[in-house]
Amino acid sequence: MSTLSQVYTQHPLKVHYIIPLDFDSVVTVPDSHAWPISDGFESNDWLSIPTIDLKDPDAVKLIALLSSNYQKLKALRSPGGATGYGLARISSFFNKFMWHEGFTIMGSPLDHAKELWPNDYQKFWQVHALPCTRNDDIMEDGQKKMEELATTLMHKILEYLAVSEEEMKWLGSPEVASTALQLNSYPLCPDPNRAMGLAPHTDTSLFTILHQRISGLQIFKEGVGWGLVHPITGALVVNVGDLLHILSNARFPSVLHRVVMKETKQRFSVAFFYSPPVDFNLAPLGLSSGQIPLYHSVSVAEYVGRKAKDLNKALASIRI
Ligand SMILES: O=C(O)CCC(=O)C(=O)O
Ligand SMILES: [Fe+2]
Repeated sequence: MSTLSQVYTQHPLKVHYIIPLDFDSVVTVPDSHAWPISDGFESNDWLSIPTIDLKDPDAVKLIALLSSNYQKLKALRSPGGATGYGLARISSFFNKFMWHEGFTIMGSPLDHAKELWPNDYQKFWQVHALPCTRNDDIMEDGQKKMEELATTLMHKILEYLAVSEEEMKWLGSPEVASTALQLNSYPLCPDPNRAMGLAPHTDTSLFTILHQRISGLQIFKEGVGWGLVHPITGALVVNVGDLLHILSNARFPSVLHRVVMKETKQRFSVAFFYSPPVDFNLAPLGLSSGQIPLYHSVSVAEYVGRKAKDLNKALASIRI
């Protein structure tokens, strides 16, 4: 079976080079990175986002907060191959560059980190402040914790959707899920209102678990427009992605999000993308009688291909 990394390699980034601007060396925003002033760039409005405590016995009910009325996030990116440092994967769909550099990891973060920082690799999780214990296996432990959290969340979502776990056999072996970790950096910007941290997109994943400490993340709400998602100490943001949108027959809509340059500090975020194995076929499930499926069945690999071809039309392309 192929891996997520192999599937992405089949759909490389279509830009001439993948190296971001040397942000430290610029004092003005170059034309290549100057975006037209957009609605909401200057807005300091916060959107109210529901918070769920997964230990709460009522967590399954609270999962309803993730569905239609409230929206969360999604995304995807990487350089020419599937992994490593470079421009956001979505860069090829926009004619301006973003005020962003990123590092994508698929597979073992420990192997990536050892390659990059042979002497310092254990600091990686500490720097990025993800849940972990302090032992020699800190990297694998961090990855495992994220996988456990994602699996718990997935079980609760399936329960809420009344989807039998029989339909998701892969969930029984968490290590077969396709996961990717994206480290994002948004350097200080001399003219924040002309720059775009990360352009509007929805994530391809089932959902993305996002860690942010500094504001800048905005989501788009129909009838409201763009609003900031307040960082909450000790909480992670869950962005619903396109694959869950399909699986839930749009009961959990994937949400358009972007990053704007808000604070006079460099911003970092860590996104953990969680998807089924690449050969898994997704179709709307848990429909009650009379409910009509809105989407054709599609494999994860095929959907990644559709998204690589046309970022914003992938969902519409499988609409029944
Ligand atoms: O930096 C953020 O808050 C959002 C990152 C994101 O949307 C992504 O990595 O897909
Ligand atoms: Fe995203």
